[in-house]
Amino acid sequence: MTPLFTIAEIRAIEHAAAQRLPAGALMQRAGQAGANEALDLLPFTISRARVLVLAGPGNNGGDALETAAHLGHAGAQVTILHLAPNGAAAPERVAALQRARSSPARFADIASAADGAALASGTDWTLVVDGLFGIGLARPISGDVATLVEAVNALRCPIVALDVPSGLDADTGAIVGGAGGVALRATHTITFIADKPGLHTAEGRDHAGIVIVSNLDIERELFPPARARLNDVALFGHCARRRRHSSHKGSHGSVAVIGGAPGMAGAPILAARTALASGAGRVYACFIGEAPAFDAAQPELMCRSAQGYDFSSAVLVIGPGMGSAAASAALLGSALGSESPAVLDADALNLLAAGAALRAQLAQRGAPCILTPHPLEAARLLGISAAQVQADRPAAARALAQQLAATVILKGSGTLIAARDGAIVVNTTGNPALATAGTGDVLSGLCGSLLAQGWPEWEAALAGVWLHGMAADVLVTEGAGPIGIGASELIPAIRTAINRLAAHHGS
Ligand SMILES: NC(=O)C1=CN([C@@H]2O[C@H](COP(=O)(O)OP(=O)(O)OC[C@H]3O[C@@H](n4cnc5c(N)ncnc54)[C@H](OP(=O)(O)O)[C@@H]3O)[C@@H](O)[C@H]2O)[C@H](O)CC1
Ligand SMILES: [K+]
Repeated sequence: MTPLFTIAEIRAIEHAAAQRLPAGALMQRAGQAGANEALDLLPFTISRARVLVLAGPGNNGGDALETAAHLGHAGAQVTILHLAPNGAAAPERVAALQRARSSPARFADIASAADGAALASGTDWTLVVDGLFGIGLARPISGDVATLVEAVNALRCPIVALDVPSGLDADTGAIVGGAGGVALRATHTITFIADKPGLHTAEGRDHAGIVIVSNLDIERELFPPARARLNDVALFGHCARRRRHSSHKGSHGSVAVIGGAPGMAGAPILAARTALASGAGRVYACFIGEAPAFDAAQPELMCRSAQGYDFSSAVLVIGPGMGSAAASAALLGSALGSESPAVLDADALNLLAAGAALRAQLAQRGAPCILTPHPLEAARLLGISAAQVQADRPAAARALAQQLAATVILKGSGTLIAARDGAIVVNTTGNPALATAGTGDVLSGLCGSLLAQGWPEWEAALAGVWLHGMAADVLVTEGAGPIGIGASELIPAIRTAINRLAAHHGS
């Protein structure tokens, strides 16, 4: 259950550790860790390896200089692209520069980062080490340095980022400077002291690659309690239940999916089929528009009109294809008036964003409630833009969970699950196959099904997101995607994943 720490928390840990260590010890340990990771990726005949080490003007650059010295002594052909500090450098960086100069590594004779870009493009490198910027990047990478980053991004060799891929915000996973900035795309990131949320959400997964954590042998007591962590079966697996012989359909709860305005009947069907396949005992698909007599592909579903449905009789999944007409808002109000556990998705969230009275009703409920917004739905609920949500996903998810007194699943690359108390979990499963129509309906049906089977709200959200992503990962592993996977294909894969979860981790 990997803890995640913010830049501020990392700085505090670093400061506390440095008080107990000789000057520069942490940077030397970081350099050793960087070199070990690079050596794992180099060919056995290391003398043939051509390694380009990018050393930036700050202490991330100091880590890179230490790394370069180790790789040079190990026999690799190391070329250092050194961007000298603008002013006085930290003493540990000065010492690192000394060690690099007295190692077999050679310094490229460049007048500017633009020359460095040409050097990066002009050689068949075995591996690149990115020590341009780490957690100290304070402004967008621009000019010649941006040209260098783009040249490195065009390379096809492994790229090991030290601490953070240069240009990526370690707290949010956004690119520093947004569209005005650039970030290096690493194949591997060795991050120091502790893992960071920005490596796993927003642009993080596309830029950090495989993340390895090196705690630099800092004592555990110097780490504060983590407010964020990576999702993990250990956080929810204990809630999975193996089926007893002496059970019946009433033993596994009921789910009612409320939605399906005219022309949008597919959404509640997807959610309802998922609820059934993930273990709910009875599933109703309640349509705002005309209800089909039955679902030919899944006749087990019970199709009903949403008007007149008794909302107190099942766990509610409200929103798939609901539309935003007045009748839908009235139905949402009735549903929120019940004390049934509820999952709110899609148009239910848009109606909530537009209706203060509905938000007040939600805040008064005592029953478990999970919201599943994508960034635009989150933006509407927060009254900001989707770009602002994506610029700081952890903050947006926390704000929604606290304002609406619910567990919030903020979907996207590195989906975030936020609790009312501010705790954040970053999901680790899933892939671009999920970026297609209907996958949100599938997720909401899955979360509703777990609530109906007695899962606590928090664990239902964690497991729902994890299983949803795992199903997509399994389909891609089997060669079926990610291009072209349809939401309904996730459903049998979710059923397989939840049975494996119950078999291996359940009770
Ligand atoms: N201190 C330690 O014991 C350890 C540090 N670790 C490593 O240190 C970095 C953080 O180092 P820091 O010096 O705080 O910051 P960075 O190296 O990430 O970069 C900041 C320097 O870069 C300059 N800068 C900032 N933005 C730009 C830009 N857009 N273009 C050019 N230059 C930029 C900045 O100069 P300013 O003018 O902004 O002051 C700094 O010179 C951390 O990530 C670790 O890698 C070890 O991990 C642990 C020990
Ligand atoms: K870096």
